[in-house]
Amino acid sequence: MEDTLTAPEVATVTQRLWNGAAHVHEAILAHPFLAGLTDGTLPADTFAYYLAQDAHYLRDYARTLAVVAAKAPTHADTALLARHAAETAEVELALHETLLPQLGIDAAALADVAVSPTTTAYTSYLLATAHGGTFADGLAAVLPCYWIYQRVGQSLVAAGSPDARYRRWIDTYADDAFAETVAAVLALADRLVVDAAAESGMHRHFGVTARYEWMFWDAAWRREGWPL
Ligand SMILES: Cc1ncc(C[n+]2csc(CCO)c2C)c(N)n1
Repeated sequence: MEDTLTAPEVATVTQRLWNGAAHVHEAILAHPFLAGLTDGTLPADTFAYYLAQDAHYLRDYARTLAVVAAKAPTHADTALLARHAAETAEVELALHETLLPQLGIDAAALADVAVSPTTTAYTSYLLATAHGGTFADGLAAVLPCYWIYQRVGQSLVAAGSPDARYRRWIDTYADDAFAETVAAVLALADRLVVDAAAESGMHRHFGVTARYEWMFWDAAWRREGWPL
């Protein structure tokens, strides 16, 4: 009996999800956009493009979280995710409101920036998965957004940036309060009881949105637009 008590812990669902997409995280850390943030060479226009796309992204991400919240199995889980949906609108948009004037961008002009192909694809996938899938599907799709940004913030904070605007961005995600937010949502995911079929769906969604996270930075780096 003692053996079962002292047996090494089996990886949790979120650990398995992370392991399946660890290579994407590595590729993100190696992306020139992030190197440009820490050495300060990222062109301000490229960062402005990223923020404009992110404003579009955040609107739909908040909607996605609200839909996932509505499908949560417990009242506590609904409350947590609904709170995060509200905080996305507040915290993230506050970051934008500070940075946009510092970049010389009029917040009102932001709405005129066309939603890029990658932003359209990523947000469409989030909304479709939240609306059409189970709670576990929707949750798996929203996790990389939280988790990858926290890891990126942690990785970049030591290097910092000579540019105060980029430091402000890095500090937001390296913050302890943000780490608690991410820990809460991962703990929620690890309380779910999922069978093998449900977990395989979660891996698929997590893998897709993790790759969209890389693509989001890459699209900003290329200042992606529609070919037609
Ligand atoms: C493309 C993209 N991916 C992730 C984030 C980070 N983020 C957006 S909403 C949210 C959850 C709670 O606020 C987090 C961590 C971002 N800004 N843009």
